[in-house]
Amino acid sequence: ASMLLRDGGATLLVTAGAYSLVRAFDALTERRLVQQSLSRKVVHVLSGVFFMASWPLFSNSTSARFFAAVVPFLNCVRLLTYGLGFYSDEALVKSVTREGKREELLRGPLYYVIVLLIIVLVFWRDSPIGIVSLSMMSGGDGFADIVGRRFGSLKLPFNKKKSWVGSAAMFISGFLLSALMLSYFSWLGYIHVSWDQALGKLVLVALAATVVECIPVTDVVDDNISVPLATMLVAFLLFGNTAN
Ligand SMILES: C/C(=C\COP(=O)(O)O)CCC[C@H](C)CCC[C@H](C)CCCC(C)C
Ligand SMILES: Nc1ccn([C@@H]2O[C@H](COP(=O)(O)OP(=O)(O)O)[C@@H](O)[C@H]2O)c(=O)n1
Repeated sequence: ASMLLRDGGATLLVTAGAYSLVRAFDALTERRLVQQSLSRKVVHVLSGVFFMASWPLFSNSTSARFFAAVVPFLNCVRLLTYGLGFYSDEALVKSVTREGKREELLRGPLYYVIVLLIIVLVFWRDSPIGIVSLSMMSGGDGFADIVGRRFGSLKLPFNKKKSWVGSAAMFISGFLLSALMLSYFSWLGYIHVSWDQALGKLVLVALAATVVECIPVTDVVDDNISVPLATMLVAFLLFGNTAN
């Protein structure tokens, strides 16, 4: 019963956290303190990182991951109902879309939240694969856009929409955030990491994620699907389901 209470409480807290994060950036965008495009990217980075960081709040029971999954699930429903126009939520649209059109909620943000849902259910905090995939999608891809949009004048020869510095930012931030989150979960005792091998493997995983993010396939498949999928595949091949 205490575990149910703890998991229920954690679910409410993290749901409130997600709502507050979006509201906060709506207020900042509203007051022109943050540009709309930057707001989306910062929410893109923070929601993934804070969500992962909140996982230890949940108990060690086997049903804990299902409680944690409620948060992305609710946001999935929220994005669908507002994206399809059943209701309107200016705050949500302003803080997570490029041009402020509600239909945009059904692309990047929706894919992102579905990936969070899958990662929580399939990998949770017991495997490095989910941790690394989420780090690459939220940290790596998020910083690629923040840095690339601002400093990315030298475009990639094979993809004029992306730049060298954006891809470098993706590699570096994806690698660092993955290492940080693996340390976090190993320090809390959820996974064991053999760092002598793990760092080398992380370099390869970050490289794969960066390559996938910068090739033009992103016109067909959204980054929020291609980057985590590629990361899961390479991380699975290199790490298996343990962190050694
Ligand atoms: C802005 C987002 C994606 C944009 O993707 P892209 O088009 O730039 O590639 C992310 C959408 C965020 C969503 C509305 C809220 C997700 C909250 C998350 C499930 C839980 C966060 C909890 C934490 C405590 C803040
Ligand atoms: N590797 C990369 C990735 C993004 N970027 C920059 O970030 C922009 C992509 O931002 P976006 O918000 O349209 O991307 P998504 O929302 O599709 O993730 C590109 O237009 C580039 O200016 C870059 O320069 N290099």
